[in-house]
Amino acid sequence: MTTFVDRVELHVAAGNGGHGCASVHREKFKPLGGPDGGNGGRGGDVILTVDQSVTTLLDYHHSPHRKATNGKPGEGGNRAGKEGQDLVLPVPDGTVVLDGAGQVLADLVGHGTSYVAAQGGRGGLGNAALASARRKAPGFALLGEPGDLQDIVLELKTVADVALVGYPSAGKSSLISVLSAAKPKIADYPFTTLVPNLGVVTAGATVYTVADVPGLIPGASQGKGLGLEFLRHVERCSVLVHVLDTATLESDRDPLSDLDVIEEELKQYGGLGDRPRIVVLNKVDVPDGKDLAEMVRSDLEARGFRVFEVSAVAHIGLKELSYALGELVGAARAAKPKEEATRIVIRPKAVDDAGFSVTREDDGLFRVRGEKPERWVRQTDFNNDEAVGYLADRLNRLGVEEELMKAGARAGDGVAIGPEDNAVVFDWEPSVMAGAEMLGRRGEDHRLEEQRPAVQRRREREAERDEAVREFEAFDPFE
Ligand SMILES: Nc1nc2c(ncn2[C@@H]2O[C@H](COP(=O)(O)OP(=O)(O)OP(=O)(O)O)[C@@H](O)[C@H]2O)c(=O)[nH]1
Ligand SMILES: [Mg+2]
Repeated sequence: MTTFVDRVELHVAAGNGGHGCASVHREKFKPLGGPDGGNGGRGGDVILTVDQSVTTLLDYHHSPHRKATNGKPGEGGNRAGKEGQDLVLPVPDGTVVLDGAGQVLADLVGHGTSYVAAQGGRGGLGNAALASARRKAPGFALLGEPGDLQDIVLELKTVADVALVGYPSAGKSSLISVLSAAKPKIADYPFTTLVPNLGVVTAGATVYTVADVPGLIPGASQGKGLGLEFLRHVERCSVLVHVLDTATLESDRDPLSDLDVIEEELKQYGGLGDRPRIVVLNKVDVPDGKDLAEMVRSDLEARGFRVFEVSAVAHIGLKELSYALGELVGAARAAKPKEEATRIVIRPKAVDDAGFSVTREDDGLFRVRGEKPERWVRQTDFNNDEAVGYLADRLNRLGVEEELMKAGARAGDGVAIGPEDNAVVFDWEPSVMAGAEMLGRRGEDHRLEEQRPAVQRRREREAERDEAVREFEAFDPFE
C-alpha cells in the first residue's frame, strides 16, 4: 500500500508564447516582396484532469515542479510557429485545488473534469499580421508572452466506497490489511493511523475501496483528537462500518456505548445520516471478546444493524463481511445518479481587459495599470524603434495619452506601465497631442473633455474633416 499523501504543493509553469517573426519576402527579380514573418505559437497550458485510475497525489509529492512546453517562434514565408504542448496532469477523483492563501479554486469531481491551472502565453504576431495600409512593411514583430506561473495546493479527500469508523485501536487498520492488500501501520497505541489508508477489496465481481482513517474519540466533531481530519475524509464514502472493539481493556467502555459515542459524533458533524451502516464486532479471537460479542449482538440487531463478528488477527468472518460490503456498495452505486459533471473544463476567471487606469504616485511618477497596456508592453521588443513606435500608437488609440494628459502629465514626466515590481518606465513624449492639435476644435481643449466612445470620436473627426473640405472648396481668394 502506498502511503496516503493527501496534500501537496505544486508549482506549475505554462509554456511561453513563441516570438513573432519579422521577415521580408524574397524572390528573384522581385526585390520588394511584402512582409512574410509568421506568428509565434501559443505556449502550452498546464491542465489538471481527473483520472479515475489515479488514486494518490504521490507523484506530485515526489516532483512538484511541472512545466508545459513553449510555443515555437514564427518563421519567414508566413510560417506560424508550432504551438506548445499542453501538459496534462492526472489527478485523483475528488482533488481540491487551492491557491497559496487557501482559497478553493476548483473541486474536481468526475472522470475527465479538468482545470486549467496555468495558461500558456500568447504567441507574438509576425510582421505579416502587423502590416496595414499605413504600415506596409513593418520591420518588427511582437514578442511572445511568458506563460503563467502558479503555486497551487492539491488536497484530496478520500473518495472511498467504505469508511471504517471507530475508537482508536479498535482494529480498523488491521481489518483493512486483511481485507485488502494494503499494508497500513498497525500498533496497539491510539492514533496509529495519522492519515487515511486506502485499500482495494475484491468480493466476487465487485471491486471497491475501503478507507481506514484515524480513530475517533468523544469530542471528535469539535476537533478533539484527529477527529475533524478523519470526518472530512468520511464525507465522500457511501457506506459506513462501525468497528467495535470487543476486547478493550478500558473498564468504562463496551461495544454499545462506543457505538453511541461514535454515532453522536457523526450526528454532530452532520451530513452522514443517509449512509447505510453496519457493525463489525472485532477481536472475537479473544475468548472474552467472543463472549461479549454474543451478549451485545441482539441489542445491536434490535437497533437495526447487521452485525458481523470478526477477527482481523485470526481471519475469522472476513469473507462474509467483504461480500456484505460488496452488496451495499453495489446498491449505493446503482442508486447514485450518474455523474453528469464529467468533462468540465474550468478555466480561471477571465479578467476584464477593457479598462486601464492612470494614477499619479507620490514621487511624481504616473502609473498605468490595465490588462491590455501591460500585455502590449510584454509583447514589445524595446531594442526595435519601430516596435516601440507601434506600442506608442496602440497606447494612444486606447486613450492612454489622453488620460495621462488629464492626470496632469507633461512631456518628460516619468510613466510606468505595469505593477511596481515589474513595470516598464520611460520618459513620456506625447506623440500626437502636440501644438495646435491639442486645442482640437476651436475654443476647446482635449484636456478638459470627458472621454467619448470611439464611434463618437470618429464621427466627430469625420465631421470636422468634412467641414474642412467644405471650407476649402468654398474658399475663393478672389472674392
Ligand atoms: N486479538 C486481536 N487483536 C487485534 C485484532 N485486530 C486488531 N488487533 C490489535 O489491536 C491493536 C490496534 O489495531 P489497529 O489496527 O492499529 O487499530 P486502529 O483502529 O487502526 O487504531 P488507530 O489507528 O489508532 O485508530 C493492534 O495491536 C492490533 O494488533 C483482532 O482481531 N484480534
Ligand atoms: Mg489505524
